[in-house]
Amino acid sequence: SMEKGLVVTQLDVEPGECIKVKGKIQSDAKGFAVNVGKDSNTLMLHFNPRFDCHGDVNTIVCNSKEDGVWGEEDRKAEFPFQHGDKIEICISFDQTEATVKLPEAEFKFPNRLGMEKIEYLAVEGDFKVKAIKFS
Ligand SMILES: C=CCO[C@@H]1O[C@H](CO)[C@@H](O[C@@H]2O[C@H](CO)[C@H](O)[C@H](OCc3cn(-c4n[nH]c(N)n4)nn3)[C@H]2O)[C@H](O)[C@H]1NC(C)=O
Repeated sequence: SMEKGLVVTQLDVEPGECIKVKGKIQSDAKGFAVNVGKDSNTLMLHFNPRFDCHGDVNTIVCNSKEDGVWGEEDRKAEFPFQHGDKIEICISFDQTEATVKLPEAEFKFPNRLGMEKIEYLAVEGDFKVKAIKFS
């Protein structure tokens, strides 16, 4: 499984605000994930680009997690990532959906849990974090 990376708790990110995660995808990355929600067991969004893992190749898998149980996966059509890329991922949300903004792509995922604030951010896998910004 993916080793634990950055974990930030005690956040109070509200609808319309942005979480920006800047970093580098490792040159031999199998996959990485950015998780946001209440805590590790209650995720609004698990944003999981997979280069080659869990049987997926060049596929973004999104999901939610409620009380430790994964929801229904949502596989995206585009895969705007390459090994070694330096990227900035901007995550925001409102009561209906989370939005993941990248330089050349934007993804939506339903706010299934109706979360009203993000208190938890975690980055896992083959991604080295350079900076995080909250705006
Ligand atoms: C085809 C067989 C049954 O379906 C498969 O079931 C797998 C297990 O649930 C699915 O993989 C999980 O998919 C989840 C999202 O739905 C997560 O991506 C999960 O990985 C999360 C994860 C976190 N970590 C981790 N965090 N910190 C550490 N140390 N490790 N390790 N794995 C993956 O293990 C996988 O996406 C799913 N594949 C399909 C095609 O449905």
